[in-house]
Amino acid sequence: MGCGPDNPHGHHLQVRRDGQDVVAEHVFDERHVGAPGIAHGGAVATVIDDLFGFLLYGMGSLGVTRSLQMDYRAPVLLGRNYILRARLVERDGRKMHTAATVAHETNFVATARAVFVAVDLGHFTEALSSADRDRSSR
Ligand SMILES: CCCCCCCCCCCCCC(=O)SCCNC(=O)CCNC(=O)[C@H](O)C(C)(C)COP(=O)(O)OP(=O)(O)OC[C@H]1O[C@@H](n2cnc3c(N)ncnc32)[C@H](O)[C@@H]1OP(=O)(O)O
Repeated sequence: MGCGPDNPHGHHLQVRRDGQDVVAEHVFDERHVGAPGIAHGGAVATVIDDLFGFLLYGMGSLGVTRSLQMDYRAPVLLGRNYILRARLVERDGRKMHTAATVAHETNFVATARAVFVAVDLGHFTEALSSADRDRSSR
């Protein structure tokens, strides 16, 4: 949904490092519409969540979102280029506190904070096996 190239409904996010931060440019389009002309808040949260995923992956940590808090300060408009930026605020054991901004030029239209919890590879492989079992029992 966030970055994979094969999902036609995905955001195809392309992320780069900038010092300790990760940064992406993103344009929301009609697939992400909420109110006319405005990106759905869930779509904005999706790209921020994914950006955090990149941040942690780049640090060599596998982590999943435990909580995500969005602050929508102004409408995120379709067809407009936004700069998304994320950083690690603090690491406390398995918990990674992260923060992000969504900006157009010098205007911050949304900010976010999240708690990610470090997991091992088993978290993903077990979920895959459970999904496979559910599919084959249908
Ligand atoms: C095949 C491999 C592929 C890999 C691909 C990677 C791609 C990634 C793509 C990314 C895509 C984008 C990203 C996505 O979409 S990630 C997908 C959406 N997220 C999930 O599916 C996560 C679902 N949740 C869980 O699996 C479990 O709850 C986890 C694993 C997160 C924790 O369950 P677990 O039982 O293990 O741990 P715990 O409950 O003891 O908690 C642990 C610690 O956290 C503290 N805590 C809890 N809540 C909060 C809170 N709100 N504020 C502050 N702290 C909080 C808690 O007190 C404790 O602290 P401490 O007592 O230890 O000090």
